[in-house]
Amino acid sequence: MSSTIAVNTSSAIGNAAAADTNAPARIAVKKLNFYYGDFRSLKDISLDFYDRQVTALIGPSGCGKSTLLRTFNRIYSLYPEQRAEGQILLDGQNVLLPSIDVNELRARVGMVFQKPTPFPMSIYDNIAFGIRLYEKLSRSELDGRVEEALRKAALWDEVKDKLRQSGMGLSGGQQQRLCIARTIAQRPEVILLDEPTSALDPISTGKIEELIEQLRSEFTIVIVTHNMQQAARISQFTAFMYLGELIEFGPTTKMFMNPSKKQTQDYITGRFG
Ligand SMILES: Nc1ncnc2c1ncn2[C@@H]1O[C@H](COP(=O)(O)OP(=O)(O)OP(=O)(O)O)[C@@H](O)[C@H]1O
Repeated sequence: MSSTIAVNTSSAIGNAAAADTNAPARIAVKKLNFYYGDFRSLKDISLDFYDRQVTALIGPSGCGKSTLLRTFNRIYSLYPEQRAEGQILLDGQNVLLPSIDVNELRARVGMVFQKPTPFPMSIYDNIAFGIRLYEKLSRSELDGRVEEALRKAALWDEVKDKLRQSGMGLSGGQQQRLCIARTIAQRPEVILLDEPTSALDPISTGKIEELIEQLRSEFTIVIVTHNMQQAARISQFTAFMYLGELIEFGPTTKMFMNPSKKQTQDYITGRFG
């Protein structure tokens, strides 16, 4: 039904690799509810995130996209008034159980934020910092891991001659790739990206999108984005949320070309009131 495609997303649909509908679920969310104090911001969310696929979370401001993302690595638990109920199974293990070691969880489920957040230290140490926390490596092993992470984040060629300079001296787009390298260096299974390009120019955005496509071969990726073109360009699956509920989930091509729900159609065509 091409008439339902928003004019500004139609050229982007089909750019991403097709959804692998046989991929196993890496994260299975079951009846998830989330509360900020008394306010219930996620309502009975159940959905699967598939291995080595990019899933985009879309929906109007305040619908709960970031809240859902922040449950996967329990980053919310830094705030005592915030709580999640239900199940989030990572490879079958419920990460919401009190017995889960959250530091280990956050190494398995890495997160990159909207604004680049390099540590105030050298480019090298930005990457090495997290590795040193968990592993005792020789100098040459550590050098290898730093190089591997920077290469995977498509940043190595730009920084290999200035590894001892501050990460804060890089451009915004380079800083964001540094943050992605820092996450990769921990060898996570899942990478969460919360509007990772919203502070970047179009060229840096393009580089991050290419990078996401490359990383997909190794990691399960969940991205929150307000940019419908971006969701269409880079994701295999899309989840549309509204007022804390999951309205519709499916392969991105179907969600954009032939959504089942009128609310989804209205949102992606920019007619949402
Ligand atoms: N720290 C907080 N305390 C209380 N309520 C919050 C808090 N953070 C978010 N909320 C509320 O929870 C709901 C979901 O917010 P969330 O930030 O997850 O939405 P979002 O879809 O990511 O929005 P945006 O696209 O604007 O980032 C909103 O109603 C919001 O006001």
